[in-house]
Order: sequence, then C-alpha cells, then structure tokens
Amino acid sequence: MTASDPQALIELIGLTKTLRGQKEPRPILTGVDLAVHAGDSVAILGRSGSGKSTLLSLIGLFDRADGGRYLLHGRDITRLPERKAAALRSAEFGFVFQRFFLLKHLTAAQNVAMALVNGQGWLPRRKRKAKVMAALEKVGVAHLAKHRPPRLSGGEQQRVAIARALVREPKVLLADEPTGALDTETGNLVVSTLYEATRQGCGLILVTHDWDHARRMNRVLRLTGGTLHEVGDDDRPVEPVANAEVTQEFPAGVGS
Ligand SMILES: Nc1ncnc2c1ncn2[C@@H]1O[C@H](COP(=O)(O)OP(=O)(O)OP(=O)(O)O)[C@@H](O)[C@H]1O
Repeated sequence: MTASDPQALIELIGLTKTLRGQKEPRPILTGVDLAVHAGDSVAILGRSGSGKSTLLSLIGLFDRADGGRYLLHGRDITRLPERKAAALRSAEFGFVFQRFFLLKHLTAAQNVAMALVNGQGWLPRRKRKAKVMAALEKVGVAHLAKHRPPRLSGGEQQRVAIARALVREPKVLLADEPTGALDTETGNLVVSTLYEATRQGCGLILVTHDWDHARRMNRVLRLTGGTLHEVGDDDRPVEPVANAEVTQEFPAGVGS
C-alpha cells in the first residue's frame, strides 16, 4: 500500500474506532482523514466526548484503530505490535497533557532528563546535560533548571513539561488541552511555546477548547460526528454577548 501524500509525516485515511465492552458498541471515530507535514500546526476542536483524546491516543500509538489506515513517514503502521509501537512512540512523538505530570522531588532539569534516560539509552552525562539545558532554553525556562515543581507556577511547569517532550527531538508534538489548567495569559504563552517548536520542523497537533488558541495554528479542524472538518473563517465565533452566561467558548457548531 502506498501513501496518497508521500510528503506527510502522518497520514490518516478513513480511521475508525468503536468502543466495545458496553451493551452496544459505540462508534467514536467513523472515518478520520488527516495529513500532517513537518512544520504543520493543526488545532482540533470538538465538543466534550467527541473523541479528540481518543484520536490523539491513536496517533500517539497508545491505542489502535479498528479500521482505516495510519501511515507514518509513508509506512503503514495501522497494525503495529505493541513492542514496535512503544519504540516508535518514544522516537517520533512528544506528549503534552493538561496535567503536567512532573515528578515533585526532582528539579526541572532532572524531570527533563528523565525523558532521555527512559527513551534514548545511555548518553554521556555532559551530552545529556547539554540537551536538557537546550530544551529548557528553547521554552524559556533555563533559569529555573534547578527549581523543583512545587516552586514553579503552572505555566512554568507546563513549559518544563514541553521541554521534556522536546528533548528527544520528536517529529510530532501531541498536546491534549495543554492550557486547560492555566489562565488565559499563561495559556497564550504555552501555545506560543508549542507553536515555536513547529518553526524548527516539528509537527504539532493541539487539542483545545479555546478558539483563540486554535486560530493561532496553521489549520483548525473540528471533530464532529466522528470525522474531522475544516473550520473556515466563516465559522469563527461571534463576539461574546456582554453579561450573558457563557457555558461554552464557542457558539453552536464551531467548537462541537
Ligand atoms: N476507556 C474508555 N471506556 C469507555 N468509554 C470511553 C473510554 N475512553 C473514552 N470513552 C468515551 O469515548 C468518548 C470520547 O472520549 P474522548 O475522551 O476521546 O473525548 P474528548 O473529545 O477528548 O472529550 P473531552 O473534551 O471531554 O476531553 C466519550 O464518550 C468517552 O466517555
């Protein structure tokens, strides 16, 4: 089988996923098509429960699709056994989550170094330290290298988590609501940090509920009915009504 877009880092063709183990099988993804190239930034919006995290976990090889095809660098990895998936996961992907998952008793630098220890075999100490500091530098928190997470703000912790994702030089960053626990200003900084990584050729898939963050990506897609749809300028949310009780960040149809 050949890729329809040989330049793509990631190509998903008609990917499907149905949840089983319940009374009725429940289709979550019904035919997802997506191509991500080096340096691409893609935002995925969608109503809660629409399947955004499920899709990211398929892309990040934490789970497998039931149908369709998944090509990585043009190679079909739809049915990869777990051992090979684990190796690809650490070689190809960086993950950033809403919760930072930093180890409290380790410094920022040690947290980042953990990704190297776990993923890249043995590296000489000096080389490891240089990589860690370069990653912290890239996200603007090198000066906090010796601080432990409890002494860092939420935004600083998330940037350390991004450094941890970047230190292995992933081809694609997968970010699942990375600003969900942050205030708007800090969230903006974190999104800028992620976007900056794409300038160095990394692909970025950002799952978010925040239209303002989404629109800073090159492409905005909406997951609805189990498939991805382009969100065009016409779909932009209107200005929020003053004093209205806002329960969603988007008007119907945009963020769902
Ligand atoms: N392990 C699981 N077992 C049962 N149901 C699950 C499981 N994982 C996800 N689901 C269900 O699948 C659907 C999609 O979940 P998913 O977390 O992918 O949605 P989401 O769009 O990321 O939601 P949110 O924006 O709230 O994070 C939801 O209805 C969820 O309840």
